[in-house]
Amino acid sequence: MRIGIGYDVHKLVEGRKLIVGGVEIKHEKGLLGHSDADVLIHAIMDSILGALNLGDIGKLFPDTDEAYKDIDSKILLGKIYEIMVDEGYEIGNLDSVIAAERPKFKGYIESMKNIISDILVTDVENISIKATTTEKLGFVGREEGISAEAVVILKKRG
Ligand SMILES: Nc1ccn([C@@H]2O[C@H](COP(=O)(O)O)[C@@H](O)[C@H]2O)c(=O)n1
Ligand SMILES: C[C@@]1(CO)OP(=O)(O)OP(=O)(O)OC[C@H]1O
Repeated sequence: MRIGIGYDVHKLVEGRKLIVGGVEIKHEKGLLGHSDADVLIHAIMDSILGALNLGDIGKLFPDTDEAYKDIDSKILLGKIYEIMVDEGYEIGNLDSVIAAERPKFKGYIESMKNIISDILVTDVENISIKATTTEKLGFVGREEGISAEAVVILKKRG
């Protein structure tokens, strides 16, 4: 078994869609990035790469490469899944947390879990996604950005 962690932050700006966990969320602002800026999927990808000791998403998918401009992060997660399988691993379980003052994510969590478990070809019970505010403290509390953290355990494929 191998364990990995991932962390990501993206800035909230006007004129962008808010996409988190592969789901488009109704909000007056969205996250800024070279890709679709899906902060949760980025943290999850980095946790898997960390468990495999293969670096991070910036190394695999440079933000200077036009191929990744506005790319749907679900596509990138699919590439990470293929790398994990090539390395001989599968998801044991994954836990994650999104930190955002607004909007409320509660109503979107089940859809996110279904999308992510489908891409990672694992039972939805193996994927945990939670949300928290930071009680109005810091950059998250000021609604300047959203952060996400993920921890994963990978198992050798049987
Ligand atoms: N963006 C968010 C933040 C929180 N939630 C849900 O609300 C609960 C209470 O949050 P606190 O930060 O006040 O502890 C939290 O446990 C989440 O269920 C949310 O959906 N979206
Ligand atoms: C996902 C990538 C793809 O170019 O771009 P960004 O959306 O800027 O996201 P970041 O979390 O900064 O990771 C870097 C890149 O891998």
